Amino acid sequence: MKIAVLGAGKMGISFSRSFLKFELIKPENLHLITRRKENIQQLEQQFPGSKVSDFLGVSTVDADLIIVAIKPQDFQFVAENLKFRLNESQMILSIMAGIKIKKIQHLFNHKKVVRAMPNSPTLLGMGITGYTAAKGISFVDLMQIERFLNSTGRSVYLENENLLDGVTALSGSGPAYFYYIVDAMIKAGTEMGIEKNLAELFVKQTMLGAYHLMNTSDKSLEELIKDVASKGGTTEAALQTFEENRLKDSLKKGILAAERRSKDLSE
Ligand SMILES: NC(=O)C1=CN([C@@H]2O[C@H](COP(=O)(O)OP(=O)(O)OC[C@H]3O[C@@H](n4cnc5c(N)ncnc54)[C@H](O)[C@@H]3O)[C@@H](O)[C@H]2O)C=CC1
Ligand SMILES: O=C(O)[C@@H]1CCC=N1
Repeated sequence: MKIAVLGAGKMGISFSRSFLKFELIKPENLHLITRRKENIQQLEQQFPGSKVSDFLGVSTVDADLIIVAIKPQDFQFVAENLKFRLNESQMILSIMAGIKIKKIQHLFNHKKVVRAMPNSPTLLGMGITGYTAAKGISFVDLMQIERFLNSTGRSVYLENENLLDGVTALSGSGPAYFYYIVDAMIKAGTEMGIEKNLAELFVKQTMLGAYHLMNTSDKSLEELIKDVASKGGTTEAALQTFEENRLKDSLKKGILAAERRSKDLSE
């Protein structure tokens, strides 16, 4: 299997690293395509043995799978300025947020398209990816793609492409929501006079411990909250303030805004 990665940014690089780490491909079967010629040398050092080209200078791509890891906003330019030909048997795997399979097929004039939405923990092999495929893609082809996706974490096939907007809003963007909450907690810690590095330790270990408790417990989230919040105690005081400020509603609204943005990106 030969793979080309169009867009050697954060996600393109973490996918490439996973494939190499789990020996799903040999370095010589990886071809990275970057926007700028100036990046070629650095990428060649990062990926010894792999091929690196710049987008406007590449006239042939000898790959079974081409991963499109550019920003959705750059897609139109890329589709209109492709200097290499896609042959019928090549598979396109797009991880661009929002851009629908139909649009990718149309702009690339190519049928074999799989669309996936990973998230940033793919870098550690701890990501989760939702994916779906154009009609007519064989089960064998899909399983091969899933094998690659699984080297970056877990993956879930979705029959309905529209659900990918929700997956984007939930798990694609999700790590950022988590960091946002962690950041607010750390800032509260420093405001209460706890040194920043200590506040970070308290918060990160709390998140880690709470995550494992949630993941191993038979209790519902409501029950787990009740276990912490003593009647008339400190947690109750915090939760009451969150409720008064409609924090849960606000978080939900934000996630639905991300879903809407994903839907808009294809237009
Ligand atoms: N960052 C994240 O957590 C996630 C990102 N995604 C999707 O992955 C895609 C990439 O995102 P990131 O890696 O975060 O962005 P990034 O900005 O780090 O990477 C995009 C790369 O594409 C390159 N590029 C742009 N035009 C190009 C061209 N004509 N030829 C070759 N390369 C070109 C840019 O130079 C950049 O290196 C986006 O479509 C995004 O929606 C999906 C899930 C999670
Ligand atoms: O924010 C974005 O548009 C991309 C998609 C999911 C995570 N990052």
